[in-house]
Amino acid sequence: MATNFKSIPVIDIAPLLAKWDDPGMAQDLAVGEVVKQLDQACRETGFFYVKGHGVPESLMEEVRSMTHQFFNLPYEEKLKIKMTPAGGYRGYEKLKENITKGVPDLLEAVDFYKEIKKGTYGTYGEIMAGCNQWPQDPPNFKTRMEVKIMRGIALALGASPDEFEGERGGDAFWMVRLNGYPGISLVDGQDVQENEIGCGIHTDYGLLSLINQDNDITALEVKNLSGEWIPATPSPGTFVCNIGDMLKIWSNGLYEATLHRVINNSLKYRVSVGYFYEGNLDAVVEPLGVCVKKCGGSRMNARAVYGEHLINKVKTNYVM
Ligand SMILES: N=C(N)NCCCC[C@H](N)C(=O)O
Ligand SMILES: O=C(O)CCC(=O)C(=O)O
Ligand SMILES: [Fe+2]
Repeated sequence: MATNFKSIPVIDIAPLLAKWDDPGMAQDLAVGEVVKQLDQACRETGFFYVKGHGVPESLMEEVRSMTHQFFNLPYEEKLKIKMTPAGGYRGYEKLKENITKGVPDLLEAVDFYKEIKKGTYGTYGEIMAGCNQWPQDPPNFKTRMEVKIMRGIALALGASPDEFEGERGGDAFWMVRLNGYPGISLVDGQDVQENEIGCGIHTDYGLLSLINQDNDITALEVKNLSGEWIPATPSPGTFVCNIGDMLKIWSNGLYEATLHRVINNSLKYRVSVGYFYEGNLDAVVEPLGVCVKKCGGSRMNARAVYGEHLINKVKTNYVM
């Protein structure tokens, strides 16, 4: 249950990374301390910063800078990797092409998902199948991003109990999204309203999201229980981590998928790169027995198949 948090906690996960494949990890005191902090953050805030994740700030910075370079290209160049439903919703979407609760978002983005073939994962596979469209420019895009994907997933797995492997998340339908938010005065040469929304209020869809954001602009905001917007001020070298809808269900509501939004009120263009660690496309998501027990036997009334949830979202998210 989200609380009236006023700030977002920082968690140093280094002990967890050092011991993640050690059979004795559950007995390790330092790991226990990290797990306690994660549990508290997931319950109270649904958002936290992670440091000690092993990804050098220089690599995080390089990924952001390549993202700036890509969005800085002429529109025609970006259209070469245009997203289409037929291509499995992968590729470039222009400003205001993505919709949140009926309102177009003031952002452009490039979406990548785990690559799957038609004929796998039944009907979900029909809709989400496809190959990612990697930009030609800047060069090395694919290798740079893949390093990040792998590390992001390893990190998220390290932070999750092994219940989320195998048929739940062992074959995760991960997603990577590059987000670009024009600063005020940058949209179509016209002034943008101060409070125009970069990305509308939403929760993320899956297990765990990791956001690598520009260091110089505060734009991501997180809603607490009494409705205040708490800024996720950039903290260099950290990822902002948050819980998605599926983890809320699996945890029987113990962990919160916290509402958030993005408003770029600065003059500068802002980018963020999101690594979304999701469930398997065909994962059936229901409260875990152990979490129901923790809630004194009361079970939240929710059930989902991750692929269905995702497809409902993508089908209503685009004007195309
Ligand atoms: N893949 C993820 N999680 N992206 C989150 C984007 C949320 C905004 C989207 N228009 C929506 O309304 O869901
Ligand atoms: O740009 C950000 O900081 C967050 C973007 C976001 O919430 C998302 O892509 O789901
Ligand atoms: Fe989000």
